[in-house]
Amino acid sequence: MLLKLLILDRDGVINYDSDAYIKSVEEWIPLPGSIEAIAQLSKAGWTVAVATNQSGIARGYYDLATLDAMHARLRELVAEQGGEVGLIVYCPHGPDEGCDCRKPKPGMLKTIAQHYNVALTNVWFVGDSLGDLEAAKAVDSQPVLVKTGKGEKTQAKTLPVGTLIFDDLAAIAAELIHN
Ligand SMILES: O=P(O)(O)OC[C@@H](O)[C@H]1O[C@@H](OP(=O)(O)O)[C@@H](O)[C@@H](O)[C@@H]1O
Ligand SMILES: [Mg+2]
Ligand SMILES: [Zn+2]
Repeated sequence: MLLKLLILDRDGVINYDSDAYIKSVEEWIPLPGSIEAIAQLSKAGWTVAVATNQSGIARGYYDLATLDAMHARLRELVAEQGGEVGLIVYCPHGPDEGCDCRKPKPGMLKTIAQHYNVALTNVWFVGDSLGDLEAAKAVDSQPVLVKTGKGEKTQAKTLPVGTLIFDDLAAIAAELIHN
């Protein structure tokens, strides 16, 4: 049976983003409907994974324990709604470190696909930044833009051919669950 895998960017898709980075659990605030959307997708048989750039680690704005606490909070909130969050992969590196995992490179998407032993072709990757969409395109996944976070600014840029656009994660969940 083919795994129903959905991969999400974090900041600006699941939680509010900030140009000052999300530096603490207190600053990590879910966007309206995002927790419910993830729980509903999970309960409908979807595996929801996360691929997130976290250069704030390299920049010294917060540490790995804080990042883990944010992700524990995400898992706790989704579990309260009867769902679960799958693998969360993050890139802790800075833009100049030349790593393979920082989006727009697709390293994190490949890690997730290998973890679940599935192909990435046409798997939806939902993001609010152009780098998210480019990472998806690089591995023949389906780039999906949400208008939350930096999404409306991103929408004004030249997007990869075939990018799908939705208002928010709740709209994506409705689309995937009811079609
Ligand atoms: O959207 P995801 O990938 O989950 O996470 C984005 C964050 O890591 C931060 O990424 C930074 O970009 P730089 O890493 O400084 O280029 C900035 O855009 C911040 O506003 C943002 O909070
Ligand atoms: Mg983002
Ligand atoms: Zn990296």
